Amino acid sequence: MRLGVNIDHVATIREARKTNEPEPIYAALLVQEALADGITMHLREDRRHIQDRDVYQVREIVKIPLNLEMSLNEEIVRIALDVKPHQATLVPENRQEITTEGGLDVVANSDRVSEVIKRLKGEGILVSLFIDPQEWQIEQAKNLGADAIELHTGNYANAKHDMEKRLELEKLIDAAKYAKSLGLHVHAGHGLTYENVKPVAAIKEIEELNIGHSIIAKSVFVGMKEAVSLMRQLIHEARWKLA
Ligand SMILES: CC(=O)[C@@H](O)[C@H](O)COP(=O)(O)O
Ligand SMILES: NCC(=O)COP(=O)(O)O
Repeated sequence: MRLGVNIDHVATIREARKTNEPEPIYAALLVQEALADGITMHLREDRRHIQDRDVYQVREIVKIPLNLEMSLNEEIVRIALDVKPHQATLVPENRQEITTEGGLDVVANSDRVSEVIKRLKGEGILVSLFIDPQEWQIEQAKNLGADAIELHTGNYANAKHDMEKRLELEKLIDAAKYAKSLGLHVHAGHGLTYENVKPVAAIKEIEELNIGHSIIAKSVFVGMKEAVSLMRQLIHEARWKLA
């Protein structure tokens, strides 16, 4: 299983003072040294954390794959076509949101999603769609030509009671199986932490986890390389049981 480390919230600290530290490029190099499999960055339309220059720097300097999270906004699409990340993950964006609140509705936005997928793939960029674990969204993702889906794990992560968490985990398990049966690559992310990651990492159809906020929070106390190593260890332990 691959671990993509989302470094958005390194930039959150920098943007709190609109200054020049901590720099995401430095975090990305430490993440690479810690043997993570990729870097994930979300270039939001409001630039609340990651800035355009951060994306260009990481794409140019870091060797491990860059997964650029992006909305369907034309300005952002054009930047993605210029940066040429290894992968683009299409996500919904609402200005007032604190963080991503749900999956992209690829059924309601089929025409625009199809157009953006064609343009990104035309530049050799792999395309993943960040969607809720719902069969009709998964089926449409396949129909639209996505290479992968990223299952939104927010409902699982935010579940307050064990029964609710179990139900949300079952949805993820079923969704991963269905997506795999359609030939999609299956990723997952949002709200995963050191406490809740293992049951999701144990879903064998899932190839990649994208985790950010929890790793950056841990890194404040133990350092970036240790925070990444601890998460990699938990994922390895969960997958080992599958072997
Ligand atoms: C799509 C997703 O779940 C996250 O990767 C996204 O980046 C969350 O947005 P913030 O990083 O701004 O919280
Ligand atoms: N797509 C999920 C991601 O990149 C990181 O989300 P989070 O761990 O910061 O919630």
